[in-house]
Amino acid sequence: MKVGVVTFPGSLDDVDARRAVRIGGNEAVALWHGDEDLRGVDAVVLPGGFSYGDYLRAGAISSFSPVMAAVVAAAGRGMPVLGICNGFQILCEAHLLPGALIRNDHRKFNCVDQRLRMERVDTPWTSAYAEGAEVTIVLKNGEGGFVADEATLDRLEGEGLVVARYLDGNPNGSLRDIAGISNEQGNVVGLMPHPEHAVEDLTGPGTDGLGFFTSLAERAFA
Ligand SMILES: NC(=O)CC[C@H](N)C(=O)O
Repeated sequence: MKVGVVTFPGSLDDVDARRAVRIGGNEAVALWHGDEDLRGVDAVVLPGGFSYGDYLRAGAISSFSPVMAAVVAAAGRGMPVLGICNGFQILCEAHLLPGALIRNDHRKFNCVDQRLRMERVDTPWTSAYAEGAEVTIVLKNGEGGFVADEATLDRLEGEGLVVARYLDGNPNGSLRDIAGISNEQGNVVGLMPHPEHAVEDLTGPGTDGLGFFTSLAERAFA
């Protein structure tokens, strides 16, 4: 698949995300926050970082970028969109996903190799995982606490929209240990940990993140 990775001012992990897209068997296309169209890509990754310096709220300003109008429209037509960390924050601010990411409950920036359980595996980003698979993926954020009202949390659980959940301790105060969620259709996924940093043995911690990128490629050749 042709996968666009958007660079916003302050993006940090766009180069790693493009590399992971390629290692996963896809073609990576660099998109810029000012782009008004998606240059014919089949899927989009919103990478991690500190877009617009996290001013106002993390992801809030980026959600008004020209490229996000195109991403919102394409997501509505079913295009796969993955938001990683700051990208997840942008997806929530753009209302492609419900809830919000707030400052970690312990108020510190956190960088750990995080255990997760994969729960929704029928999305274009997670189909390479077995349901219930336990994986280790890097987590690094200051505003990673997922919050939503009780009704929204119950809906996410009831409709099976929780994509991944924290195991072995909750690193940021996310309600119900939620690490990632999807929309109903499953094409839009937001994840606080960084699968693009877990795709090569050289850098560790293993290659458990690779499935997010091979899932797409397998779909392309299915
Ligand atoms: N790694 C990241 O993408 C950081 C996300 C975000 N800006 C935070 O600190 O919470």
